[in-house]
Amino acid sequence: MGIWILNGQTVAADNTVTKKHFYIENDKIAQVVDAVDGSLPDTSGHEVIDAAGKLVAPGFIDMHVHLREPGFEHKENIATGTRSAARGGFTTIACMPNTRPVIDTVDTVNYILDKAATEGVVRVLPYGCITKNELGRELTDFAALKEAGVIGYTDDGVGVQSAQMMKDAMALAASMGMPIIAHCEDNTLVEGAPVTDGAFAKKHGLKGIPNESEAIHVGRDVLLAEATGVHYHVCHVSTEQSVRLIRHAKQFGIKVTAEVCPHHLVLSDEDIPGMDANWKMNPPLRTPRDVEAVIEALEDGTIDIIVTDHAPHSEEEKEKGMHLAPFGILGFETAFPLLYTKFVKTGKWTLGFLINRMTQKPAEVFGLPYGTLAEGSAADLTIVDLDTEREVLKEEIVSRSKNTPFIGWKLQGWPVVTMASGKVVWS
Ligand SMILES: NC(=O)N[C@@H](CC(=O)O)C(=O)O
Ligand SMILES: [Zn+2]
Repeated sequence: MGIWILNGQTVAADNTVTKKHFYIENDKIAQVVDAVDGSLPDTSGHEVIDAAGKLVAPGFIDMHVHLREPGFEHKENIATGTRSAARGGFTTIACMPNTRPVIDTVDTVNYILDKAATEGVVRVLPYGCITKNELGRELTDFAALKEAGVIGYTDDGVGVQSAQMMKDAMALAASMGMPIIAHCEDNTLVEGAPVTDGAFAKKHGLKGIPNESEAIHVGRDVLLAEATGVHYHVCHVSTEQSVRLIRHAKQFGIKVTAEVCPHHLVLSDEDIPGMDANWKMNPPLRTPRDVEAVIEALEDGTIDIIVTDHAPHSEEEKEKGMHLAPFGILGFETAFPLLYTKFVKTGKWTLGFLINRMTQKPAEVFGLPYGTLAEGSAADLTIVDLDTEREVLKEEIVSRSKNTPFIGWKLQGWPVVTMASGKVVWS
C-alpha cells in the first residue's frame, strides 16, 4: 500500500504552476501524474491525501541549524528539533557542531547520526568542526570526519581567527572535495556588544557590533578560497559590505556561495522594540541599508540560499537580558510563512523563486540529491496552505525553546503536511 497525494499545485523555479498527483511508495516518489481535466488515478487500496487548493513543494532544506544535542538538551534535542523542523516544512537539515562535546570526533558524528536515525523525524546531515573544540588552534581529522559522514567543516558559533589556520583548513578540504562553511566574525572588533552598531545601540547607549567584524572575514576568506580552490560557503550574511565582497569574488570566478536568514531579510535594528533578548542574535539585526543589500543580493544570486540558523535557547537564558543572554533565535517554524507573507504576498518575489531558494538551490550548492519532486527521488514533500492567515502562538511552538521575536505576528503560508522519506511527520 502506498500514498496518493492528489491535485496539489506545484510551482517551478520560473513560477510555472502545474496541478499534479504524486504516488509515494516506501521512501520514494514512485509516480508523478499531471492532473488534467479533473482526471484521477486509481487510488484503490492506497492512502489518499487531498492536496486540492494547496501548494505541494519539495521538502524544504535548511543548511544551518542548531539541534543542541549532545550537551544542551535543555534548549533542544534531536527529537524536538527535528519535529520543529517538520512543522516548518523542512525535511533535510544540516546541524552545526557547536554542541558539547563539539562535533570534532567520529564518536560524536556517530552519536548524532544514531540519534537522528532512532529519534529524529527528518534527515539530519552533520557538519564537523574545522578545529578541535572550535578553539582555532588545531585542525580536526578531516578525513576521519568525512568518512563518518559529515558534509562539510565549520566552527560555526565562532570565527576562525587565524588566517593561516583557515588557509590550512581550506587547502585540506579542497584536496578532499569538501566545503568550508564559515561563521565570519573577527573577535577583536565585537567584544561585549549585543546589537549592531546602529540606531538601537545609539538610543540605548550600547556598544555596537560593527559591520566590518563580519566583512573582514569574508574579504580574507574569499582570497584564501581563491588561493586554495576550495568551495567556500559564507554563513548568515548580514551586511552590505559582505555582499559587496561576495559579489566581487563571484564575478572573479572564486568558488564562493552564501546564505541569508529570514530575520535578516525581514527585520532591521530599528525594529527592536526594547531591551528584549528575543531580538538578540549573531550576526545581529543590521541597519535598514544592510537589509536592503541582503535582499538585493538574494534576488541577484550573490546570496544563493535561505537558511534559518535555528538557534534555540531556554527562557531562563534569554531572561538574563540583552547584555548577558546568549545570541540566537528560533527559525524553523516561522521561516516559510514569514518570507511568503513579506515577499510573495506583496508581489516582490515569485513563489517559484522563494521555493527554489529553500529547496533546489541548497541541494545544488551542497551537491545533495534532494529538493526535487521528480519521479524516483526521495519522498520529501511539504504541503502548504497559502491562504489561511494565522497568528504565531507561543503555545503552538514545537521546539523545546520559545525564543522568537515573531510571536503575535499574523502570517500566511503555513505548512499543513510534511512528508519525510515517505512518512507524514507533521500534519
Ligand atoms: N546565530 C546565533 O545567534 N547563535 C548560534 C551560533 C551561530 O550560528 O553563530 C547559536 O549556536 O546559538
Ligand atoms: Zn554562526
